[in-house]
Amino acid sequence: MSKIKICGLKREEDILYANDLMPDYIGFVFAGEKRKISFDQARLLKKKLNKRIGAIGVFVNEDIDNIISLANDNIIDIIQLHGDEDNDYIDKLRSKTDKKIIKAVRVKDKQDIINSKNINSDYLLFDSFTDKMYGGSGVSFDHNLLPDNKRDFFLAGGIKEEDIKDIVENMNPYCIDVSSSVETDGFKDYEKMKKIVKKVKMYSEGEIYE
Ligand SMILES: O=C(O)c1ccccc1N[C@@H]1O[C@H](COP(=O)(O)O)[C@@H](O)[C@H]1O
Repeated sequence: MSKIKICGLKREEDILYANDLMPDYIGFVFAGEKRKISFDQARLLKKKLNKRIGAIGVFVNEDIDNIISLANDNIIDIIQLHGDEDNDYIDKLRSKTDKKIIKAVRVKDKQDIINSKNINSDYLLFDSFTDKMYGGSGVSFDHNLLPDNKRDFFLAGGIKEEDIKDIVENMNPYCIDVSSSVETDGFKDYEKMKKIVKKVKMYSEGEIYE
């Protein structure tokens, strides 16, 4: 049974799409270029988001005080660290908020998976490694590298609708995280979002989709 997160919502219509489709989580990205939104934009968008959908704030090496301010104002419900944050950073964050913390592991090779066992976050998020950007690349990685005894984890990295069956049935992540594959010309695409949300829900509930 896997949940679904649609990341990188930046327009009011993206929020309307989410409210209609009801993914378990959406992501507000506060880093990079393509999907970065300001704290004020996130505040406005969160007000319009259905309260049953969790808002995950995605950060890269962000000032901790900014994260705490967004968390205290309930603009974000969960914190996703997608940069070079270490256990000291996570401990500092934890001392200031009760919000759950996800740490992204950008997987280059098996050693990254081995090292991830020591990360002190509530969840791990496995994503692909790319040189040029921290995340949201649309590139996948070798899922054979994933650990056998995994704690609850998010799986990201170029996940497409046609990958969902295999991921739900064979990898069973806590949550499937998608962004690039549900966009057209850099914007979220309602029909693509609909197909992937429906597919995750149906396979997670053990129903046949096709
Ligand atoms: O989406 C971004 O622009 C982004 C920027 C900086 C860090 C993380 C980012 N997104 C995360 O990347 C994956 C989704 O990737 P994909 O586009 O499906 O390959 C997800 O975890 C986002 O939160």
